[in-house]
Amino acid sequence: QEISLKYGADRLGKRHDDSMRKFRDNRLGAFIHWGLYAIPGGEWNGKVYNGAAEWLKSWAKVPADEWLKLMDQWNPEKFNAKAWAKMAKKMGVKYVKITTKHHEGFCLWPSKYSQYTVAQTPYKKDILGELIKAYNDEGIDVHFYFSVMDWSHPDYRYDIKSKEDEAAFNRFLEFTDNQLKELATRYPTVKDFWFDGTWDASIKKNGWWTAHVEQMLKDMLPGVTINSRLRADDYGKRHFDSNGHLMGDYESGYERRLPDPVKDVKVTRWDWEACMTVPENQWGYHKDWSISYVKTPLEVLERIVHAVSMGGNMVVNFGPQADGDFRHEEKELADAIGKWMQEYGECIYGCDYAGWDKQSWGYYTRKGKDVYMVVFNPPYSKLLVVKTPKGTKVTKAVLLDGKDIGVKETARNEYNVNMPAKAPAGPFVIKLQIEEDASVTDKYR
Ligand SMILES: C[C@@H]1N[C@@H](c2cn(-c3ccccc3)nn2)[C@H](O)[C@@H]1O
Repeated sequence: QEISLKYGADRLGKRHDDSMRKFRDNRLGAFIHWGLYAIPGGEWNGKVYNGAAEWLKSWAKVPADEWLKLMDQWNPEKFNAKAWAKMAKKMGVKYVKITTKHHEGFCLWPSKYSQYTVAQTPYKKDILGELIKAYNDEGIDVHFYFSVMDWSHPDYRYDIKSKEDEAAFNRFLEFTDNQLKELATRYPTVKDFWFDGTWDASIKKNGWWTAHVEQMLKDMLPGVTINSRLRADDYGKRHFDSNGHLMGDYESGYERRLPDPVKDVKVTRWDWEACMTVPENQWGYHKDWSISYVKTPLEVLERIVHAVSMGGNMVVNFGPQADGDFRHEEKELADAIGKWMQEYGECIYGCDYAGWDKQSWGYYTRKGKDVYMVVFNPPYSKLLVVKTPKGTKVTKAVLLDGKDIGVKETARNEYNVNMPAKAPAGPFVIKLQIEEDASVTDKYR
């Protein structure tokens, strides 16, 4: 029995309009976390902090006014928006999510509502504007990351415990509305807003405001997508409302983790987007990546395929240096992923959950009648086991160059697909031709 909500989900089920279809078909994105935190890079007063570098202000307990003095050093002399866009193009990402403003409050655009923006730094120019033009010119969509929590603003409140808190926070919400309207007005080609910093009690007590922001942006930018993390309902319930319905247009809870391919198949019922860091937990630039495990390009690739195999998007994080260049690990990663996408990207772009049982050799993805096998773990048997749903037959198995590698039925709805004679040097893709006939007779009876 559902309860009535004023600020719960305003839609049931997936969106199927062109804008959401493009969001979904993009599948692979990149995150850009760039802000004042890139200057200290995890070190403060001679001490290196192992926590996330974009949270250094918090770990080192730096007062806002002292932290924001970093603006005097913001002058990325190696920054070249066109070079960033070329790197993204080569990696094969179809969209880039940019931190317009992270928790620190520093704005990459010349906001007229804040004194802490690029306009007040030696760099002066509109970095966000330069980036949007460069990415869009490469045919890459731009999404905005926006942190509601703002450590630079005196009216931000973690909770509302008094009339003063309420008055201050209402001023803060109006300030935030103004910045969001400014972003939507100045950069109308933006396709998505990804809200963060929305976990505090102050926001959960203002679910109405989160519903208003979603509606305001959709009125200003028809088709724009909004992540579930913005949203709290009448009772402060986040992401899924008190009736269990997803709010926003896609679930954005998979941060540095992924749904289990067997236990969490329920996620295939809604749209979702995961995001991941290359080190264990660094979004902003950290000078010392030896403090945690750094994922190899193959480990990043597997997470990308894993997400798409369960009907989700994956956003891989980059934390540019203060000088506007990228560290060599991130350049090498973009290059490696791009090479793989060049050869095998058809199993990612526009693909979705196949609905077949996960097998140990890797992941399935599907696009229309085509089912792809993405092989990460080739078996010693050289036989790739495929189990199809009732009424589905596999009629052919080919490599993407069309070469038939052979498939043999071994039992009802079970097949062995051969490994290619010459096992590829890395993860590779097999394309299956299938016939789906619900009325198939049971030949093994
Ligand atoms: C997308 C990622 N989200 C931000 C984040 C938020 N949190 C966090 C930390 C403590 C409590 C609740 C949330 N940790 N990281 C990171 O700084 C990065 O922006």
